[in-house]
Amino acid sequence: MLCRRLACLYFGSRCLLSRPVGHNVSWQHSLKKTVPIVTCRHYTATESLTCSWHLHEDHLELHYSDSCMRFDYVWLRDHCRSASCYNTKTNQRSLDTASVDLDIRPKQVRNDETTLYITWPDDHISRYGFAWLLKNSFEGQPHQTIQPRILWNAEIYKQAQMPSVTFKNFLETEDGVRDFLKTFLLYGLAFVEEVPATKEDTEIVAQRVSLIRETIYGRMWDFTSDFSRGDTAYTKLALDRHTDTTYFQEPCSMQLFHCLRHEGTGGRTLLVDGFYAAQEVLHKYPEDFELLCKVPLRHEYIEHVRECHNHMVGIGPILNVYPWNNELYLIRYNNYDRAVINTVPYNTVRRWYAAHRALTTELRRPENEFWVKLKPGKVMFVDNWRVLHGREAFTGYRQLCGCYLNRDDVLNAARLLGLQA
Ligand SMILES: C[N+](C)(C)CCCC[C@H](N)C(=O)O
Ligand SMILES: O=C(O)CCC(=O)C(=O)O
Ligand SMILES: [Fe+2]
Repeated sequence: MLCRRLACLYFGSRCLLSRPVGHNVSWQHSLKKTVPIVTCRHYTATESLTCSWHLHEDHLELHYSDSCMRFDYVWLRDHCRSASCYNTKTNQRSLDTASVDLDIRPKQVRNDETTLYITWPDDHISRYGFAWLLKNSFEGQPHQTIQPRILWNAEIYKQAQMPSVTFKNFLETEDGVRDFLKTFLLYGLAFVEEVPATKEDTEIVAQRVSLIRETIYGRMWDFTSDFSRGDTAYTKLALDRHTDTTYFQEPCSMQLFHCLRHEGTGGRTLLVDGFYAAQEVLHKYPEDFELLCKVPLRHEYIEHVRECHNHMVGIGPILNVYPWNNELYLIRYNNYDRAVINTVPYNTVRRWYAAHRALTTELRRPENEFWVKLKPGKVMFVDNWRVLHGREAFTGYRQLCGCYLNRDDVLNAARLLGLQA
């Protein structure tokens, strides 16, 4: 998985936040005093669930279910689930965290088979189930990855033979939409087939998994090569691989395309897994990868065509990783829309161009390209935070419709169907 590699290869020992595998001591505490002040061992009914805890200067150490967990006292007070601190109807905190003494220490601690009880200096009592603590501790997190993915080149993608779902199954069955979302989350690409070739039916497909994200292009858009908007997408020209809306502060993350008509030649769609390419850069040139993560760039959309007047600006690095586990979550790559570089001093500019070249080389390898001809009936969902798209030049009349989707709402739908997202 990419993130694991990121953690080890990219930052290596330089990254304070990379977690050692199978560790007992987390980085926060390795620097602090860890002299036990109170220790207790408790045998629960089942031998295997022996629990023991030690009170240290500033944290509680808990051994439970083969795990060693460390909880900061402020964290424990802040996560009290008593009725006055937490509203279980709304799943919201009521406690004012700013009112917690940052040097707080328990007055008394005890436990029974299932629960740890802490009495605080003001006699407030907090109860924490051991299972809850295990599930919510830093050490007990089962997945280092937020989003499990299968990175692909053309061969991997074709070998996987991911099935498309039909319009009927997608709309009428929960399995249909779940299987679809599973594929989409793993590959950043998924198809629905047998969709009636209308904008209205395409909208129904979109709304099955998300709320539509309205942008300067409208809600549901539909376009041909009439240059009705000031962008090359509205011509017959070829478009090299890119992600869309790089000039938004938060680029659109999911994109849906449906080719409603094409009478002519060419116009095939090109797809490339940007995370696969980024991973190749990470392995071959880790410093280039790091630079692509660090250097912020401006992207811009300036339009004055007929009544459409827009000037959008987005600033951010090409590669974006979560700071706590170095997992890649967003690639912003569009050489057409990249604006003047004025966010980088001269002595970094050349290194950045070299890093950009390394990534471009990977993105352009023919073996990484997956080509598909979009036809009426076939709706394509692309994760625009990960998979780049492009198109071949074409002749004749070609009409596409589609929309952008809110990422949060797609992921929400996936979680409600039991998927990890
Ligand atoms: C998809 N739709 C035709 C509505 C918009 C196309 C946007 C094109 C722009 N250069 C970009 O890459 O963001
Ligand atoms: O015409 C196409 O197939 C895609 C054009 C494009 O890149 C876009 O609309 O975002
Ligand atoms: Fe595009």
